[in-house]
Amino acid sequence: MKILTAAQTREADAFTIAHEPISSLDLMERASSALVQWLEQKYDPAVPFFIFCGTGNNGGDGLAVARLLHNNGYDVQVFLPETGQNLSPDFSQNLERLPQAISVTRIQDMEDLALEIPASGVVLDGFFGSGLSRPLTGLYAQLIEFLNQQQATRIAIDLPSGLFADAPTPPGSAIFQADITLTFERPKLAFLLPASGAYVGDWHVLPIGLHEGYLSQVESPYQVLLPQAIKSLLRPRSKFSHKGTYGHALLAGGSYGKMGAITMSAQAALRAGVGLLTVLVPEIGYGILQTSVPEAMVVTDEQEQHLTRFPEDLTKYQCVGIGPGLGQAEDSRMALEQLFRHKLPPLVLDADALNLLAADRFLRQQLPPNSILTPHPKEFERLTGPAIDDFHRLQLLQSFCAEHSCYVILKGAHSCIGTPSGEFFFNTTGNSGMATGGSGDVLTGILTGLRAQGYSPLEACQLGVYLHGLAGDLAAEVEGETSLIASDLYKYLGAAFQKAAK
Ligand SMILES: NC(=O)C1=CN([C@@H]2O[C@H](COP(=O)(O)OP(=O)(O)OC[C@H]3O[C@@H](n4cnc5c(N)ncnc54)[C@H](O)[C@@H]3O)[C@@H](O)[C@H]2O)[C@H](O)CC1
Ligand SMILES: [K+]
Repeated sequence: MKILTAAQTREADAFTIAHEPISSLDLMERASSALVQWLEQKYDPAVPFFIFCGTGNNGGDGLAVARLLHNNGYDVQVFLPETGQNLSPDFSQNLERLPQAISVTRIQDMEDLALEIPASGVVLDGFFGSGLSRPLTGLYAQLIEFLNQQQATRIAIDLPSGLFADAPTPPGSAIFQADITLTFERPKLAFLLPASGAYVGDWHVLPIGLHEGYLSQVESPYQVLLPQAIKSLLRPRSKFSHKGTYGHALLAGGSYGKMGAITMSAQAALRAGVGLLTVLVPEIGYGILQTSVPEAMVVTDEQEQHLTRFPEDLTKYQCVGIGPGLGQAEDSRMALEQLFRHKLPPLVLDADALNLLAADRFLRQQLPPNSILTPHPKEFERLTGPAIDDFHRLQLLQSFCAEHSCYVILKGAHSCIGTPSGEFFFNTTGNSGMATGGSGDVLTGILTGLRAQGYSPLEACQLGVYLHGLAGDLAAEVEGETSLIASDLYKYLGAAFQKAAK
């Protein structure tokens, strides 16, 4: 699903008004009805609503919600800061339509707000949405500071006021700290990035019927991965297939004290459906791998504690995953350098393989095209140099993928896949229980297993991050987020495949 910028959202709005056709006021009514429907499913009429409105269309939504909730028997109070701003026509219309019985408090300064908001109440933020053009100051900033201190549930309409939808918000700006954000039609880019996403809380997308004629044509490099698209990527296994049908993968890594990493990658590659798996480990790993992953074949390096060379000919493998537990010994780096000189099957590079790449510019230049790299932000910035903010990091991601013709999975709460052609795909599965050692090793195994089965690099990245996160979500339902450990991820991978295929 494409993500739109604030400017594109305005275009979608205008296109819908012109081509459906529908009046702008009726479109606002449709958006507000979608909000009310969501709110009424979650809260009963005993819950008091405190609705704060700016003077634009975000405020207009707030007023329409106030009327609709009131008409359905809810206890609603409206608060309007008076800063002399222009009123949008739809705001004015909705102010006229507001039933007399609803209490409206006009606020010129904070002293006008003698207000106790009970913890059981809901605060609705309708100050600003996609029309925000500069950071909030003055009365709006003061009101947001006040609301952010309240115990009541804070819900943002469309996006938290003070947050830019698709650009960095200057540090220190006043931003509504939402527990929940109910956004129209499409998630906003800011929701998916760590610094801005922290203000958004749980977000839900409410369809408001923006025109398909616009949505299907509009170009956006940003997409979110949703279940339908993932389902269409999954290839069913055929009845007359054999293990050769599903590829032979090689996973290379492990070192003294880090054999768990490569062991978990191996488990994950097998659970991802690879036909055959060979694991290359230092001598010390032989017994560990043969015992803990009996399904895998094991070859060892003559060095006891870390890898120092790769087999000359890797062309019998359909994918090679390198990195989990590898360590950063100088002779391991030399082995990688040696490896990159040969004709290679598709590569997946993680962890210490990325650190070795970061430390060696020459090695980076040799990176085989179509490789998949899976850094977390720190590993990524070792490869590219520091990012000023999350948006700059996306620019770095775009130029790195283009320069090296590779796919990078920038790991995070919404892991982001960067592609050589400049697209970004954000994942929507996963939870904070997955912030635990070994999670990334499992992802490497899944990607290696998928790639060996013949999925393209983009398909493998999309399926890999989505299924990895889904396995985490299914595991968390049973184990809880706190107790989730990386080995749960491959244990629940089968259930994730099944759910994704439904
Ligand atoms: N297509 C849709 O998704 C629909 C969205 N709706 C809602 O409309 C808002 C966007 O409304 P808009 O009037 O364009 O902007 P805002 O209400 O966000 O802002 C109003 C106005 O305020 C001025 N302004 C900007 N920044 C500041 C600032 N820092 N301080 C003071 N004033 C500021 C500027 O002139 C803005 O234009 C969207 O979020 C939805 O909630 C529709 O209801 C339905 C269709
Ligand atoms: K808002």
